[in-house]
Amino acid sequence: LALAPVTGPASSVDGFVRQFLRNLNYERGVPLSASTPNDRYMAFAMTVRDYLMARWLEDQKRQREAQAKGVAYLSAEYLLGRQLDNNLLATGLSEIATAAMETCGIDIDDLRAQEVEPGLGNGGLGRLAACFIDSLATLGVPNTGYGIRYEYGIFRQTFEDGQQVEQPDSWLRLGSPWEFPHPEAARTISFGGHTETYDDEGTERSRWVPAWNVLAVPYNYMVPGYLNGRVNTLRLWSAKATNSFDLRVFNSGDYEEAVRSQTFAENISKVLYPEDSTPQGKELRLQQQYFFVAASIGDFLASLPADFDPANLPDRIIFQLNDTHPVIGVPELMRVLVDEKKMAWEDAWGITQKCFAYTCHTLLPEALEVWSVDLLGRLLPRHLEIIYRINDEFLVEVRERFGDDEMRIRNMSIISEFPDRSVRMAFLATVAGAKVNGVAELHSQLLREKVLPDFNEFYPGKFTNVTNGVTPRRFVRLSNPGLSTLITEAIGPGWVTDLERLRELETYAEDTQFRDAFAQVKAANKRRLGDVLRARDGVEISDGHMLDVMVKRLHEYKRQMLKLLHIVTEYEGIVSGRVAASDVQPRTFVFGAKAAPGYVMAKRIIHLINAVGSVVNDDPRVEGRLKVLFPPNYNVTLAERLIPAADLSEQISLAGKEASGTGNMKFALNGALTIGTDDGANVEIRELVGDDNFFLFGMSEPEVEALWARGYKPAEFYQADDGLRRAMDLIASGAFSGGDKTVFEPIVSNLLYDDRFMVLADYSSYIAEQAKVDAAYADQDAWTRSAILNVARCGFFSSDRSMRDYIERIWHTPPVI
Ligand SMILES: CCc1ccc([C@H](C)CC(=O)N[C@@H]2O[C@H](CO)[C@@H](O)[C@H](O)[C@H]2O)cc1
Repeated sequence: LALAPVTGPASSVDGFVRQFLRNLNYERGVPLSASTPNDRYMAFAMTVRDYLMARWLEDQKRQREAQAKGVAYLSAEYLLGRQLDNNLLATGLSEIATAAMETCGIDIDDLRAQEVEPGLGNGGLGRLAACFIDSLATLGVPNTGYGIRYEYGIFRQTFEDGQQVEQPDSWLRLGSPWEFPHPEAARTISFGGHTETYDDEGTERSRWVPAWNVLAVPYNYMVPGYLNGRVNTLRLWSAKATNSFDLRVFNSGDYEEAVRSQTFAENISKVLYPEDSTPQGKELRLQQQYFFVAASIGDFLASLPADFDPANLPDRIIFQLNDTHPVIGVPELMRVLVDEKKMAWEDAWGITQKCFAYTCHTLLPEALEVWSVDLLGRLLPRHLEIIYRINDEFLVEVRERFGDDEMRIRNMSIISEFPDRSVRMAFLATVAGAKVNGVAELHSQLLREKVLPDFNEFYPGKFTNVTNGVTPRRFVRLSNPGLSTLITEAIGPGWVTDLERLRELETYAEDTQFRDAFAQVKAANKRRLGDVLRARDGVEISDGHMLDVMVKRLHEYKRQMLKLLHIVTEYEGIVSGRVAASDVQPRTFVFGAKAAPGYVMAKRIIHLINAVGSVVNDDPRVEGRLKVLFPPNYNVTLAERLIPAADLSEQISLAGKEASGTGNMKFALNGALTIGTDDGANVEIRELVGDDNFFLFGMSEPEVEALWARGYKPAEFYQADDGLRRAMDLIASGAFSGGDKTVFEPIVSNLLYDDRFMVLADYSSYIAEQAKVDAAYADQDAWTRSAILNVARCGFFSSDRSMRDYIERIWHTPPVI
């Protein structure tokens, strides 16, 4: 029976209205007159979905039939942001939808305000995953993003007396219109138990006898390409108990026991771990990692034809490991191929090494995950056996190549003996991965030379680089409509999918009219941000202020403390009378930052930023000159409003610590100038925009290493710099804590006697460069010209380009036409 292909509703105002009312009545079960804001939002979202559905079904069918090689992106985090506008943009129906809602007497902004963003990530890594799947859909590359459908995402941050308080993020409370549950495709995931060997017609084989199981239920989310009719899938797994309810126990009256297995099982996908650089080594975290990876690998293998020969797996799929979090997938694939598909170990290993690739996102040794063999052996006994064998065979090869160099053997072994016997997941990923890449040129160089030098020597050609990127759809086209219109009027609309076309704007930087229009857009974006912050947090943005913005996770290596010392220096200069307030360029300093709940120093720094802010904001001596804003709960939605309004982008990490950064790219593409160190992707931004259009300061990575090597004494810098000493002393004096010297003493003494990230060493260079920023900002026209050149020269930082690099250097998965 040839069924007619699914066609979407009519792409007309009428068609949209009809579909909307149909969803309101039939899906929400209410008439417009009795509908709630959430009813209207859900019905609207469903209508947008309906316009994408036909493409989704068509694309899935196309990908199934094409049997082309695809990418399975394995990530424990996806920081998606709100979906409504992005999906609407992809349909090209924004105008029709707006008009349709008007005819229903509905303001589309009210609908937008209803959407809760899925905060299924911590920061850079999670947002990068979201940008990457957007680009893969827009490039038409067959891809499934696999991850976890956390019931609670990244915590909601509130401030009480300036201190961070975490609130649970119940983002699913009102349901999500963008997800499609598929309980029929649930997979059973096992844990615990033991292994045993058995004779299989003369071949000794091993098998896993697990102790308990959970169900992994997939939820599909659309990932629409931009105006190309393509829709890929994001498949997030939710944990459910195999037998959710034990009636027998219930009838025995032990009600809690009856549902214990249910709660236990569902804990697995209950909440996102809010750490973004220091793993806590918690068992539940390993359960989460194995849960989604085993479900994803099983799901993909099940999608292949029954007679598919696993030897051809590398021609059909590449599993991209988004950091080490999914690397347990390596022994999992080996287990499936050897234990279940009864493949010979060597053949299975050959396949596995072609099917995985690993992206490292950090340089901090403490962020590299290690799992104790005790925990691994208890939770995943068969996988530990497989890891041991992978390591044994690897070390045989190392010995063959380097002889009995015990030190090197110990340094390269996947199993580390100290402090306790554990598995170094980054080493496992490097041994198993076909390719290993860093996320910016400097990062990849440091990976090769400092973090994994032995492996770089042992595996020539395995290490490569793919510099990060951001999607221009969300972070320019959607979040900065004013700038988008200006660009499109100047060079046409092609830039949205071909960002290097921005280069054509270079000539417009010399055009005074264009410069004026550009400056108007920035001013309008500031006013829009002002409206948002007034409604959201009851704070005002002052006109004529330079917006100096630092938004990223709170971490000592990112050096929010250096930014704070600049503010305190400016403040101290005025209140001490040494600097005339009238000589100070009016600035509003905006912070956005969440701290991992267990990261005490980070939370103290948040407290200090708010304490300094409330003193500065209430001090009439600096009124109109200095202002500090710290809107709570920085997330993707706030970023979309903040970044287009910014004048100055703070990228001030200690050189050699920030793997790449992606906020730096978003700011430059939205016409903010960067003050930054030569760290991560700042180096490539500066190379492209030119030294005249970038405020560089501080030590380079080799200079940091050299200072560290000769012994860094932060107190010497305190002694040597009057401005630094006065700023530190003001903090130590209790000036920002009602005279109480104890509150922020730990911060001051840490800087004076430890200062691992050399805040004091880079202070004077930073302050000097900030003075240049003030001078530059005084010439608004020159500043605007420089801002236009930043936009024009940063097309390289599109995640579309990043994806093309992954395809060319790592995946070899051409788009399916
Ligand atoms: C707790 C374990 C853990 C450890 C590391 C991580 C992430 C790798 C941290 C992270 O987000 N890294 C950031 O990744 C971005 C995308 O590549 C880079 O741009 C940032 O420089 C890097 O800090 C999350 C959780």
